[in-house]
Amino acid sequence: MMLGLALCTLVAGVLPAVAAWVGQLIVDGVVSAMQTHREASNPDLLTTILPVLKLVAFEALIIALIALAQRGLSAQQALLRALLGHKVNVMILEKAGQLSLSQFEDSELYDQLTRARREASTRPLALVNKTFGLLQNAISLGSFGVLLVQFSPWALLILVAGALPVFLSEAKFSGDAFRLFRWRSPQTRMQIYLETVLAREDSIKEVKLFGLEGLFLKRYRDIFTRLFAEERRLTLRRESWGFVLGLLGTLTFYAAYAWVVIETIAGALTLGQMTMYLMVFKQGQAALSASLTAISGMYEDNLYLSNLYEYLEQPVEADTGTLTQGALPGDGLRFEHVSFAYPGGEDVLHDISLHLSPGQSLALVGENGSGKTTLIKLLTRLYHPTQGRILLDGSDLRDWDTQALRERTGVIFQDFVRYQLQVGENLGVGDTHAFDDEQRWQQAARHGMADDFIAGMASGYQTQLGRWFKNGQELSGGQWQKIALSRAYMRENADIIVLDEPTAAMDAAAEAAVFARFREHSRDKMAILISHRFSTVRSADLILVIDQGKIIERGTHDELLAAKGRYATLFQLQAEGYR
Ligand SMILES: Nc1ncnc2c1ncn2[C@@H]1O[C@H](COP(=O)(O)OP(=O)(O)OP(=O)(O)O)[C@@H](O)[C@H]1O
Repeated sequence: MMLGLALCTLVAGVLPAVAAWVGQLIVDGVVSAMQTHREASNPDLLTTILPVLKLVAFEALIIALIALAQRGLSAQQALLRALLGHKVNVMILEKAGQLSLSQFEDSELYDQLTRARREASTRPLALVNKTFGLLQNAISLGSFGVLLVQFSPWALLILVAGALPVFLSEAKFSGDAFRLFRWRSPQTRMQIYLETVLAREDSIKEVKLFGLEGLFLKRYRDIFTRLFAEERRLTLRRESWGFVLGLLGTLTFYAAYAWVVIETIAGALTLGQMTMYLMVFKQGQAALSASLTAISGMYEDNLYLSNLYEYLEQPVEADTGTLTQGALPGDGLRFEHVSFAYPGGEDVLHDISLHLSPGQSLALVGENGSGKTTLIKLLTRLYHPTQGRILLDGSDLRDWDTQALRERTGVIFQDFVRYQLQVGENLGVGDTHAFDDEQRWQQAARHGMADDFIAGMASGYQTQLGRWFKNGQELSGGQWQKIALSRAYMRENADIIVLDEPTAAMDAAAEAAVFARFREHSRDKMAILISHRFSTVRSADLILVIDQGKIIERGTHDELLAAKGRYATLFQLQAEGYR
């Protein structure tokens, strides 16, 4: 397609000058034919006008070819738009898949990502189009130049000098426009966020009940007003300078025009040459201003692309680990003096040490924000400890092959994802190897106690979930949690199972049943459970009480009750509530 574009560009660039040159031949041909016709004693109209008619036909052919080249250009541009937009979007998303969680949480990078995505389908193509547009105009200008130089090199120089100021101002303002785009991207992101909150089904319930529409819309409008003021200032400056400096170019153009007219009247140019030069001036002027717009636009596109490349070149964490088996198979999981701080933050975990063998279950108990989920994030290698190390089967987690590690862990976080996909696929995501395997879905759903309500749904495992797509069905909070739980059971080979608040939305009977199943399922595995409900925690082999990132108590339920510490107090408090 690039070659096709290049060919059409060449044709569309050269032919206008040829057409102008043929135009000159026609006018001069007509003038001389008129003279011959007048002077001949026995004029034969056909022989005198035939050469001129041939030229006219030739010019018609050229114009038809130009039209063909233009169509060819726009057809290829349209196809390229689709291909390139798709390609760039895929590149952006592929890169997003390689970024680490902490990079995602970096607002600067997130900004870059949003900026890149917003114009991914237009900017790269615009740059290609403008490059070819510029090339075409440059070829035209070059060929016009060849014709014009025969009149006077000065005329050429004057025309170019006249166009330069407007070009420089365009380049400057394009830079300003990009800086504005960059500066306002956090605000733009806030606007996008407000649009989402105000117009999406999962937030609209609360927005309505709290009456937030007015408040959020006001914030939305305020951001626009602030951004618009800047934009207006820039647009006005850009266009006024463009007008004033453009006038300079127009003046030089008309001066050259007058010059040609005077020379013709003086007899230095034929009528045909005058026609040609005027045409060349007119088209040259148009080509020149189109080139200038293209150049300044290209500058803007380029700045955009620099943002895209900055994003694409973000360093990704090298996957150094290769282990698929640990040094001490069967040793289980060990935390050795692990401390952790989120990037730029203070320590949220201090000196955590623990050991969990296959077949054991561990429960984490602690106040909100004490660091329980963070511990799971370290264990699943979404983050690395800032101090200490975590061992699986005697080998540091960092040395494990990512794939091998992921296959050994089945995790459900409290903020699990509610995919707007079919029920079965919502389970299938738990194990991509069995994404489409209905038998495995059914098995997992039985373990996660989701099979009953799925059986009652109109299309069973093929029922679309969520409200985004046609015939989508919404589930209750507890039903979603059962889906998430079943998803964890899809990982058949996982021997580390982590459930972070898995039953908070379930009714009491379901919860009891879920844990009976869970204990049975995880008999020879390592099970880690985070829960604020002591009824589910009490049966764990080891309970850790975490407070402000430190382990303050450890033991079994009975040991901890006997110790009469924090665990005992919290347990009594909860038990009181049920009496
Ligand atoms: N992505 C993050 N970046 C920075 N700080 C974070 C991040 N996630 C959590 N924190 C902080 O780390 C601390 C521990 O959070 P964590 O989510 O581990 O608590 P938790 O014990 O799981 O709480 P909960 O019982 O409410 O789920 C909190 O102070 C929280 O503010």
